[in-house]
Amino acid sequence: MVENYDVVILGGGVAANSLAHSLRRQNKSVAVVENNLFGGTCPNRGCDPKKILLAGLEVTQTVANMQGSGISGAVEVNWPDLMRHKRQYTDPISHATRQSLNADGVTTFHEQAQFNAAGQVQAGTHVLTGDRYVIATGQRPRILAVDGSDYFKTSTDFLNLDDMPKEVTFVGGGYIGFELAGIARAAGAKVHLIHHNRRPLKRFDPQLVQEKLEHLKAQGVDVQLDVNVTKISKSRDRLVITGDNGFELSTDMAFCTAGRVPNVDKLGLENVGVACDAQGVRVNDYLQTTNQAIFAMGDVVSTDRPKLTPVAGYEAGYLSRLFSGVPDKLSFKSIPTLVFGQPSLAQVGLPSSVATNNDQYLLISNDMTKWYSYHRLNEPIAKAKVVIDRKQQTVVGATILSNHADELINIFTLMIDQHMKLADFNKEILAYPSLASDVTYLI
Ligand SMILES: Cc1cc2nc3c(=O)[nH]c(=O)nc-3n(C[C@H](O)[C@H](O)[C@H](O)COP(=O)(O)OP(=O)(O)OC[C@H]3O[C@@H](n4cnc5c(N)ncnc54)[C@H](O)[C@@H]3O)c2cc1C
Ligand SMILES: NC(=O)c1ccc[n+]([C@@H]2O[C@H](COP(=O)([O-])OP(=O)(O)OC[C@H]3O[C@@H](n4cnc5c(N)ncnc54)[C@H](O)[C@@H]3O)[C@@H](O)[C@H]2O)c1
Repeated sequence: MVENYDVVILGGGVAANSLAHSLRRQNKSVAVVENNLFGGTCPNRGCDPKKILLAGLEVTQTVANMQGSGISGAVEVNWPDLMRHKRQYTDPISHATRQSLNADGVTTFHEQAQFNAAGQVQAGTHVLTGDRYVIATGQRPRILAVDGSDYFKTSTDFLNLDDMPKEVTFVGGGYIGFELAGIARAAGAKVHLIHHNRRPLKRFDPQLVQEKLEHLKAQGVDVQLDVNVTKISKSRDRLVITGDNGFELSTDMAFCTAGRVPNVDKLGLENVGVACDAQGVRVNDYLQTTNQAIFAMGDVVSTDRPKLTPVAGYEAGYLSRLFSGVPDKLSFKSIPTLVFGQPSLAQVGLPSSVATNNDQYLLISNDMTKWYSYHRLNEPIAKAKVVIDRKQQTVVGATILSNHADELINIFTLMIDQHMKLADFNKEILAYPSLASDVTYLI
């Protein structure tokens, strides 16, 4: 029997969840088809579990930084306990997410979703049709096509490790490689991070990336730049990673952190004329695919935008408005992005490089390491680069390297998006001493 809905959503992650609840508020009938864990990547195998495990790095580093400044005695990460702490949060997520959808009147299917030859969505034995369809199937870890690639583990495996191996290697110096390397090191593993060129974290300010790299090395991570991995093989119970120019490294476990690929295969997109490229599903300014009844949102969309949870949520909000009859094109304000760690590296708006040889902009660089906020916990580095539009007297970009960059960057995001004049910011009375009250000295 064919079941008809106003909207059928393929995938049950961050974006799907948000859109489904929002459409129910418009009284639309909605079906969500998820083949793995409801809630998707972020709460099950992405942002949230990662940040819980990051607590190990934060606590051990903070204690290490404070030795001789009022704190004595080292602490260490107990990985199985930390993992249990993580699982207390993640284990109930999928069930609770599905229950919440059902309680809101959303019909859910725990099945692989695929467009069949008739253009309907096949979900196991169920056949679903919709006035509209939304593809929200996200991405999965990319596994480099090297000899022995089956030995690679992924970020999902890392975030679920029962025991931390003695020696681990990450291949790929992006967000995930940096974040997981810091977590593994704090948990006591010997850690290698291999990157194929000299520009890891290439979206970020090169000077501050270099400083972050130095800190990762100082924490004991072995960073290998310009190494192109060609092979992984097993030697007894260890792995041997081989690269160009005679590179060889022995390790207990190797994680491929060289990017993610969109989940567009196995969706039967050829049956419905939906075009894709290597970055994902191609969409127009309305998130509409090359089939006008089919939309796409979140990580699966082909776009240059950073693929992040708040971006996926924003796109879900956009489609909800579009489906309620608001015909605006999709547009974005600033998208802050950050690599968590000790320190974290965060960026929003225009990069500091725009101010080079350009009179329109003023670059204000500050080393905040000795400032009260950072002295308090003996933080080893705190730097900020803020780009000001001289004529408008507004902030247009910021990059922060500090343990609190995640919070500080949001303040700059608000200033940029609200086009807040520097003078107006300085009229605000902000709680003191706090990161927000420091901003006065950064602009
Ligand atoms: C390790 C890691 C750390 C991250 N950290 C951060 C962070 O700190 N901050 C941040 O903003 N972002 C972070 N991200 C990115 C963030 O998780 C994603 O941007 C976000 O989850 C995208 O949401 P989505 O709904 O588009 O896709 P997803 O959440 O991936 O959901 C897609 C869903 O579709 C399902 N699916 C796929 N194919 C099918 C099919 N054929 N049928 C049915 N279901 C299907 C999948 O199982 C999945 O549940 C991180 C990602 C990873 C991997
Ligand atoms: N804090 C956050 O917001 C956060 C954290 C994790 C992930 N994410 C999201 O997940 C996405 C995926 O993260 P990611 O780290 O997997 O991807 P990424 O694109 O950030 O990094 C992948 C890195 O691997 C490198 N690489 C590519 N081929 C390689 C090779 N052959 N050998 C060695 N290195 C190679 C790339 O140059 C790149 O630097 C991010 O783009 C981001 O959108 C966000």
